[in-house]
Amino acid sequence: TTILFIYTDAKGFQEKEIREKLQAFPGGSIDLVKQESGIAVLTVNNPARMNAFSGSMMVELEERVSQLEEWTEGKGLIIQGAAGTFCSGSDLNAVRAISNPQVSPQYCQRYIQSSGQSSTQSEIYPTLGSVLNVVIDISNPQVITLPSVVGSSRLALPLLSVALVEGNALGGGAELTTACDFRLMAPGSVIQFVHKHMGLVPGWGGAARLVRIVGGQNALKMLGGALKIDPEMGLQIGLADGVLEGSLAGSGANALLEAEQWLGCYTTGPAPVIRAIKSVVVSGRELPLEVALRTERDVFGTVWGGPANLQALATKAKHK
Ligand SMILES: C[C@@H](C(=O)O)C(=O)SCCNC(=O)CCNC(=O)[C@H](O)C(C)(C)COP(=O)(O)OP(=O)(O)OC[C@H]1O[C@@H](n2cnc3c(N)ncnc32)[C@H](O)[C@@H]1OP(=O)(O)O
Repeated sequence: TTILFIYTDAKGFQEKEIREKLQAFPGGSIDLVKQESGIAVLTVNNPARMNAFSGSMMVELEERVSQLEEWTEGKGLIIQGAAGTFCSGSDLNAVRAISNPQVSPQYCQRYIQSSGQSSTQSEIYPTLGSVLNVVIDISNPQVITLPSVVGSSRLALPLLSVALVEGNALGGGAELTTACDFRLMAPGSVIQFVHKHMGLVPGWGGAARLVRIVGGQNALKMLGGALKIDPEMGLQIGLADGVLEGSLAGSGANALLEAEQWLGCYTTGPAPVIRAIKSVVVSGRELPLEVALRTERDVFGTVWGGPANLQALATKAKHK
């Protein structure tokens, strides 16, 4: 939460104030189950609205991510949507209420009151936009605390994360998939940045992350054409890291089981080692080389001579 304060101060918000504003748009939940296997499952749960993000869900997302940060035995994270579909982005009811006070004076009234000032309509939308931005950014499921060299800046969770995409991932939902390390797509699923059709561009970091995943050319096509990316196209451009078997997909439990098996290939092993792997790769990707090299040396120091290392040396492991 220290970081939250630094970040929000820069934006002129206080944590409490943000929470209150977001709580004025209730509905749905973000559910977290931490499993013995070291893989946690985070469910975006608002099926009546195709798992759209209400304000209170944003607050919950931040809370769940904080819980994951404290989970030292954790190795992996699966983000899924409830009831066989991923997430349809912002809750359009809330967005409409803010954009047009006539639709729901109640929403806006509460919003204006909680912001402690009377705002004109044109001031309200960008303000809420920044609120959503702040919450999503600090709730980025790749938030990690890197070693001392880079202070306590949060870059990513030390977990290997996968977005399990069934049904639709639209708008902000498509952005959420890019905040994971990997994307698995079920047969018939679609990832679509519909922002252009909404008169928008991504604002939750989805464009910057998309460019890193599929490259600038593909990102331009996806955003410019608001393209519907199916599993085949997803694999082709590197957006999807795998496609679920048809036979198993369709039933939520089986899709989740398949995703757990897929992720298990990468999370098998001791937690400190898996977490260190995530750290060195994220710092290598996101930090200037000099800082990344220092970070790598520090992370190396956390596993060198550690239990897993000593055990491997003692058993004279052969990698045949
Ligand atoms: C740009 C970004 C941002 O703000 O930064 C955003 O995320 S903007 C949001 C981008 N997302 C969207 O534009 C999604 C628009 N929705 C759709 O295209 C469609 O609903 C699909 C998601 C493809 C599902 O179609 P399908 O025919 O299967 O079901 P449906 O349309 O009857 O949807 C079931 C119920 O979920 C609601 N619903 C769906 N998406 C919603 C959303 N984002 N916010 C609020 N409610 C939503 C529908 O209004 C409907 O409610 P009722 O049963 O009460 O009628």
